[in-house]
Amino acid sequence: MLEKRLPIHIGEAVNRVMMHKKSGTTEWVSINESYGRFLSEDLKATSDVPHFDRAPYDGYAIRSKDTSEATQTTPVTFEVVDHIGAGMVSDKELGPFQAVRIMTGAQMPVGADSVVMFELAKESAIDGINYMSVKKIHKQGENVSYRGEDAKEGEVLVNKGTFINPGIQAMLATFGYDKVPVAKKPVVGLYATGTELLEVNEPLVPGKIRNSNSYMISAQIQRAGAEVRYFGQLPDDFDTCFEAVSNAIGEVDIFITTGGVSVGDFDYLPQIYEKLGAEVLFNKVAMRPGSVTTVAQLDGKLLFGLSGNPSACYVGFELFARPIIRIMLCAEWPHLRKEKAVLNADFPKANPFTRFVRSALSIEDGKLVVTPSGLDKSNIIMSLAGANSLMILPGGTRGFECGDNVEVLMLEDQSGSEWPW
Ligand SMILES: Nc1nc2c(c(=O)[nH]1)N[C@H]1C(S)=C(S)[C@@H](COP(=O)(O)OP(=O)(O)OC[C@H]3O[C@@H](n4cnc5c(N)ncnc54)[C@H](O)[C@@H]3O)O[C@H]1N2
Ligand code: MOO
Ligand SMILES: [Mg+2]
Repeated sequence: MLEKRLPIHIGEAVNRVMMHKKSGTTEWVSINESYGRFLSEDLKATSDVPHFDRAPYDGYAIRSKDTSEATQTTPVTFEVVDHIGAGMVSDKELGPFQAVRIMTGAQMPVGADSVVMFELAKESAIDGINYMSVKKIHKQGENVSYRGEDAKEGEVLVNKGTFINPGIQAMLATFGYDKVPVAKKPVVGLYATGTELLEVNEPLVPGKIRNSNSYMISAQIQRAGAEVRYFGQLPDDFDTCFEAVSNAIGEVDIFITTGGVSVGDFDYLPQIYEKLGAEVLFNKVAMRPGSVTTVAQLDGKLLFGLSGNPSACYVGFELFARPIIRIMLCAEWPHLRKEKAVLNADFPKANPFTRFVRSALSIEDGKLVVTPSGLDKSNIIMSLAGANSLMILPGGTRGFECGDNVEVLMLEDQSGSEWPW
C-alpha cells in the first residue's frame, strides 16, 4: 500500500537537518591558493599598517614649524640635505630650515612632520648646494601617512567564516600570511539515479534524457564552497543502487543522490535508507518545487535524497544542503541571504505549499525587483540559467500580483542571513 507522507513546514525541515551539523576544521594553504576559500580563524593585524610614518607624495620632508612665516610674497627657503626614495631610510635628523627630498612611500626622516609636494616647491642651487622654497604654511602632519592609520596591531579585521576576496588577499599578504588558515572543504559525494539517464556525450534516443542534474549539483556544491566527489549515474535497480550507495557513503562527509525519492515503483531511495538503517528526518516538505526532498542521517552523516526533477533538485540543494556545507566552512550565517523585493509578475493562483520561484533579482530605480526567470514547474531546466535568486511565495489561499512586496533568497551572495528567516 502507498505510504502516506505528511508534509512538514520548511523551517522545521531545515531545523531537523541543522541538528546534524558539524563544525569546520582548519587546513593551512598557500596564500596563492586561498582566494575563494573561507577563513577558519579571525584575521588579526600582526603589525601596524603602515609600520612607520611615510610620505604619501613626492616632494620635500620638512619641519612644519619652519613654514610659519611663509606667504605668497615671502617664501621660506630650505636647504636640501638628503634625497631618498621608497625603501630607503635617511640617516639625517632635520635641523631648522632643512629638507629631505623624499618620494612617495619613503619613511619620514627624524624631525620631519610634513611634506611639501613638488608642485608647491621652487627649487634652486647655489655653489652646488640644493635649496627649495615654499610660499605656503604647512601644518603639522600635513601630507604624512601615519603609522597605524590603515590598521593597528592586534585588531581583528575579518571574522572567521568570511569568503576570501581580493581585498582579503591583500590583507593576508600585508600581514605576512604565506600560509592561510582556511576551512577544510567538506567532500560531498554525488550519485545520479535513473534508468533514463544518458551521459552528456551520448546521442538522444526515445525515452531517455541526458543527465543534467549531476552537472548542476556539482556546480552548486562548488558554489557553496565544498568539494565534489562524483560517483556517476546508476540505473533504477535496487541491488545496484544499494551496493553503490552503501559503498560510497563512507568515503565522503555529506552524501547526495538525485532522483528516486518519490512514490514511484522504481523510486528506491526510501527502501535504500531503510535497509541501511538510516533515520529519515523527513520525506515531504510543504514547498514547491522539492516537496519530495528526503533527508536521512546514518551515524551522524547526512544523506540528501534530492528530487530527480531539475528545479526541485536545485531548490532542495540550496535550502537544505548548502547551509550544512556553509557551517562546515565556519560561516556564522549559513543560510541564503534574504531580502525584500518588488514582485514584477502576477501569480493569480494560490498554492497551499510555499513556492520558491527561480528568479532574476535586479535593481531598478534603487529598488530590488524580482522577476521569474522562466517557467515555474519542477521539471523545468531552462529557468535555472537566469536565476540569481529564489522568490518566496508563502503557501496559503491567496495569489500574488505585480507590485506586491515579496521576500527573495539571494543565490550568489556570500554574506548569508540570520535564522530563522
Ligand atoms: N504519485 C505521485 N507522483 C509523484 C509525486 C507524488 O507526490 N505522487 N511527486 C512528484 C514530484 S513533486 C516530484 S518533484 C517528482 C520527484 O520524483 P523523484 O525525485 O522520485 O525523481 P525521479 O522519479 O527519479 O525523476 C523525476 C523526473 O526527473 C527526471 N530526472 C531524474 N534524474 C535526472 C537527472 N539526473 N537529470 C535530469 N533529469 C532527471 C526524470 O527523468 C523524471 O522526469 O515525482 C513526482 N511524482
Ligand atoms: O518535489 Mo516536486 O518538485 O514538489 O514538483
Ligand atoms: Mg520518481
